[in-house]
Amino acid sequence: MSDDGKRRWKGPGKESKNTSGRQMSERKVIAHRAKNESSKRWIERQLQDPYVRKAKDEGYRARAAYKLLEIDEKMDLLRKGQRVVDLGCAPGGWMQVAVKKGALEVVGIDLLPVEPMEGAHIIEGDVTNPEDVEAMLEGLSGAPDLVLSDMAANTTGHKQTDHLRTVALVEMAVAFAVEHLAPGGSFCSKVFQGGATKEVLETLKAHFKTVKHIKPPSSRAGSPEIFVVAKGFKGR
Ligand SMILES: C[S@@+](CC[C@H](N)C(=O)[O-])C[C@H]1O[C@@H](n2cnc3c(N)ncnc32)[C@H](O)[C@@H]1O
Repeated sequence: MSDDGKRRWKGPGKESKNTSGRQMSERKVIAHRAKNESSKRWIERQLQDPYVRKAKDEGYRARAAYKLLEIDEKMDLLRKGQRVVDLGCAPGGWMQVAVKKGALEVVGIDLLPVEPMEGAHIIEGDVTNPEDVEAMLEGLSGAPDLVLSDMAANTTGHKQTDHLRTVALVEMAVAFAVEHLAPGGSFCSKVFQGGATKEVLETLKAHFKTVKHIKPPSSRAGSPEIFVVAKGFKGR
């Protein structure tokens, strides 16, 4: 702007080029700061989290192990001699719990690679891919007695998209359980935002004797996750 308050032409495209260049770099700086701040907060939270320390001391691969232990304490899910399926098993905390509780066979699948574990048959693959699911089931000598799912989709930041992706994973886990569980078997899955959707609940109630929700103490209070536990599979 000139002294007399009027805009002067500064040459072809000069003003807009400079302005957008400055905006871009400011945006980059803000994004960079936000990323650093959130990873700093994440690291601080990890260091202060008693379950992270406990998991390290007790040899569990993930603090998530305590969620299953606490769910089991209340709901009596894990028994000796069971065949157990763990959907979304990385890094393996839930499988460690199942192995420790004396499961006969434990199989797991995850998009991410998982360190091998004695007593567990692990597939790097996608629950939505029937070939990967088949490969996982090859580790079982019979129908599973317990299907676990702690699956969580990577968040996009778009609330509705994230919600739909999570619901799709829960529906996938329920469909898997209904197709494969042995009679009398149990199902436990992470669900979000106050509980399973109406459709999921209806399916579970139609196929299981009891259906309950639980928020284990080790699940962070600020997290929208809760778990649905269905017991006494009645068949397809
Ligand atoms: C919270 S972690 C599971 C932690 C696990 N229960 C434990 O104790 O170590 C959720 C996992 O779900 C997996 N996951 C998400 N979508 C999946 C899919 N379509 N197929 C297989 N795994 C999936 C993610 O890769 C992630 O590792």
